[in-house]
Amino acid sequence: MAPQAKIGPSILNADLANLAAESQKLLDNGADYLHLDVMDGNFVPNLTFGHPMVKCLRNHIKNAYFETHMMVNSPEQWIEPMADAGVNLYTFHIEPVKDVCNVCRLVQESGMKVGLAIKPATKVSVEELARYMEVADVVLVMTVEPGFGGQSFMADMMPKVEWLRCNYPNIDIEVDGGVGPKTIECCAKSGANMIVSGTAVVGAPDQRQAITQMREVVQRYLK
Ligand SMILES: O=C(CO)[C@H](O)[C@H](O)COP(=O)(O)O
Ligand SMILES: [Fe+2]
Repeated sequence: MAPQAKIGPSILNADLANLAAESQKLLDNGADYLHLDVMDGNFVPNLTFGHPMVKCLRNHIKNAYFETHMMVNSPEQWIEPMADAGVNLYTFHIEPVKDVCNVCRLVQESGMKVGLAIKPATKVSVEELARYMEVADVVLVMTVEPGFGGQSFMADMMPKVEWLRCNYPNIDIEVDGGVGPKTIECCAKSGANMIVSGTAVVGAPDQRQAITQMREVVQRYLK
């Protein structure tokens, strides 16, 4: 199937004490999925939350599509708990992983889709990433160094997106970090179709307008 434009707000910089309400508001304003940033204080120099919180959120929000962005050193460790918490798409960084195909298999056997992420300073080239394209459902090209929301978008990551889109016209390509109404055109033009946007959407005076505008730009380039 041809890739669809999807906007997935990151709740990283939302009011985490009111996560269910913040998430529901984003969905009511047109979000296609929720992007949940899981950090272990090890792969990245920050800590967020784990599967207990995702499970609580799932109890409040039954139908939304949940992606967990696993910024962790041992993604294999959290597969079962995240599947049990109701996660739909389990996206992990391949940098610390020895056997990427095996982790993909475990994720898919647990009933989740699998996404493969690379950070800007990665040693993994997109050509290397291509080895896993047979098994991956989504590829995430980070456009900031992972760890914190609210950083500036790195336009110099776009050649990776362009290369992937050119070689894999039907794969889901996600971008994450510093993406918002001001940087969406660059992502869309390069071929990204799954757009993570945190600060720019959560803090927008009109969330619906920000989400709709970004989806329209992506749709325009997908045609
Ligand atoms: O993975 C992330 C950080 O590591 C976040 O998803 C990302 O930073 C989204 O937030 P923003 O749009 O504010 O950059
Ligand atoms: Fe993220």
